Amino acid sequence: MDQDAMKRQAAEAALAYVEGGVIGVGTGSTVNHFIDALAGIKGQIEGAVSSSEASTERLKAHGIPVFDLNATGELTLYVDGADESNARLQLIKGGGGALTREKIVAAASKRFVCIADESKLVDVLGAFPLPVEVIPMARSHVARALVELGGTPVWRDGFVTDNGNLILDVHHLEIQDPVALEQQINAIAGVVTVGIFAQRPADVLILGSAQGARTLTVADAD
Ligand SMILES: O=C(CO)[C@H](O)[C@H](O)COP(=O)(O)O
Repeated sequence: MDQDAMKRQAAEAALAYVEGGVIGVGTGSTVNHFIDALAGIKGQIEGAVSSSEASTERLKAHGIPVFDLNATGELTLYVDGADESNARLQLIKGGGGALTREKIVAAASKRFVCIADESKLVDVLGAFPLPVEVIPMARSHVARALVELGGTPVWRDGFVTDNGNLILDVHHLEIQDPVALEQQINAIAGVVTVGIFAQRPADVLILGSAQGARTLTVADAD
């Protein structure tokens, strides 16, 4: 089974968590499979809150209404992918550059179901370059601060986020304490969002694999 088929398997398994109402929807190739699957049961939901222009477009193409988060109140469910997850369901996200809106929708949701292929589960976060969304005028300042923290930031040249900002991808970080590093990087002036989701980890991780979809929760790590 190839990686894309594993992503689709995880995405389809996430439908079991949909209980109606308005669903928070993330961004990326795994989420694209989820949106396509959600279209099959769209009569059972009111619509979605989207974390990116790309997902909004796909949802609308399927005829799924997209709402402003300011109009919905707290969401019951958020479904999104990840670039890496550890066993505590702390994540690196932002490979697609949508990390800020993803973090907002995750924070505004009671339950966060993360969907991925099994290669995304790691012992220690950081092999995937950590995305950091930065206000354009602060790019060099933030890059110097990230070097001080032991990383090697690389500007994702030519990429502009949906919020009009830039992304620095930080290489060579071994993230032993995700909560502490999330707080430290968020505190650098000019940082909008760091792609560590540790203060608000996922609640459920569904991993597609050749053996079938596997579901993990934080309790499994204890
Ligand atoms: O954080 C993200 C986008 O900002 C994605 O969820 C992450 O990059 C995983 O993407 P994919 O499902 O394509 O592997």
